[in-house]
Amino acid sequence: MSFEVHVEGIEVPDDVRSRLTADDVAARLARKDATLWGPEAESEAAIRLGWLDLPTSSRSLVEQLAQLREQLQAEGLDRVVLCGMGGSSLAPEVICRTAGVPLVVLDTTDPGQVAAAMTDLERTVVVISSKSGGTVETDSQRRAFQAAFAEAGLDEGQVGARFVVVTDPDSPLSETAAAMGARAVFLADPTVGGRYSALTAFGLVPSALAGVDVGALLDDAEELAEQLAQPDNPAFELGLVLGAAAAQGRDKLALADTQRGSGIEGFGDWAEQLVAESTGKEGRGILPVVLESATAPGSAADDTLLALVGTDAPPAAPSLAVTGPLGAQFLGWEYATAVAGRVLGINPFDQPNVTESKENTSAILDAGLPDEQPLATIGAIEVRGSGGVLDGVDLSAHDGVALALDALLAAVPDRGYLAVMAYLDRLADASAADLRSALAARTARAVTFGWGPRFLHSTGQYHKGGPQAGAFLQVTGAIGTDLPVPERPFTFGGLQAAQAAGDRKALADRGRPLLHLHLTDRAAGIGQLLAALA
Ligand SMILES: O=P(O)(O)OC[C@H]1O[C@](O)(CO)[C@@H](O)[C@@H]1O
Repeated sequence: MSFEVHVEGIEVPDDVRSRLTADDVAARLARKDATLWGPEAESEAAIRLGWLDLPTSSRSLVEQLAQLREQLQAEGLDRVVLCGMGGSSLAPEVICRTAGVPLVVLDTTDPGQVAAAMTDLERTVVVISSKSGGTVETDSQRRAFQAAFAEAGLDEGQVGARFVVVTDPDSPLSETAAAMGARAVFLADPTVGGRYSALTAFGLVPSALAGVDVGALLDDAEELAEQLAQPDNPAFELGLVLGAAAAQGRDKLALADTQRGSGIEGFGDWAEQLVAESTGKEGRGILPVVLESATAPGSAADDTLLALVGTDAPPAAPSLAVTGPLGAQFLGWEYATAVAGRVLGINPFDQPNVTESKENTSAILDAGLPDEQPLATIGAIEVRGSGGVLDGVDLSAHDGVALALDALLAAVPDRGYLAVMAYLDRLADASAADLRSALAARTARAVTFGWGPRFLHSTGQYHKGGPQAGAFLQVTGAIGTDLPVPERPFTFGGLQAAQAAGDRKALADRGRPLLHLHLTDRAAGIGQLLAALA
């Protein structure tokens, strides 16, 4: 089924449609006109529109990757680990999940999760993906794998041969790759930003090495690319609807996969980054809310537009349904996000507030963690700083955890949202994700869930740059065995804690309500939280 958008119950105002049509936005976007988002965005847009050409310009990778995969398989290297954050890992994750092909994605600093990825080394090849080449998470993971291969007895040349690197030309990582003798280095198109990079080497290299037919993804995208200059193309309609709905107050976009239709899996996590980082700025934006299913709590709130991927039947209005194969979905949503940016009057290609938490993290790594004493310890949960949320709450009551969560829910502003941010192991502590629906069932407001530090490269931009209407639940957890980051003055556990503290500071500096809960025993603490919400 081709890329189609079915809209139910959302009207694009005539003036918006006629303005964009009169301005010839569809054709100008298709021919990469960098002036579409205003003079301030022009210089960035001029170097960020290469994604429109990818269905053809990425073709040369297909054969090259097939050969590399064959070589790796012949050497018994059939387990692919991808280290990369945000746009450098979310696309391959959804590509491989959809194709049913195993790919280990490491986009965390959680010591337990990093250690768990460093198994089966005798058959492992590691893809290190970073556009900038300076992302601390990815750099730390690369160092850990290099050391682990060396410890397993591989010599320097053999260690290098276990790495495939994807980065921009001239990045620090391209130099590191040469120095370590990486088996292959793919220099990605520098005119494509991270979250628009699904069909560049960032999306294709790990996916192809894991065994996906990436040529088919490009074929599917190409079919849509041919329509993008026409004003009646479906991706243009999607962008108009997203932008117009947000401008009318439906500025939460609830995303759910459906097993009917295309069978695309995990698309919401990729789209979340695209939409949140692209639109959440200057006090405006669209907040993506990734749902467990089309009927999960939060799908029908009065400030929410429900979008289903993989069906042509939108459920109860207002909602939309988007059909089409994965390659076309990537291109269609990228194009739609750029159009929505035009409707909302923002630059969809920068991420001005992401650096803030990164800078706080480095400062904390240099100066040490702030000394924060728990306000109370209830079972396996330490209740820590709260920006005033807990004033007057009796934490010594037998249901102190429930009272604290109630107080946080009460602090969510009208038309605001609650963001759950879990700096935990998304495999071993997977049940923490159930907190989203449990909390959403208790409020009429949107509730999002993100694994830290991954969300810092996604909704993290919206939290800081979007409307200041969020309340925040940060969950951190005790570390079993910490892991050193080779040749760096910190451990993974220290980095993870500094990232959490850095983000707390960024939110506290904005006066946002934030409840920090630290789990002294992760499984018990998650169980206690879910029980408090039951
Ligand atoms: O590929 P890099 O440079 O490591 O960056 C990873 C991610 O971090 C961000 O730059 C900022 O959060 C994302 O846009 C990007 O996808």
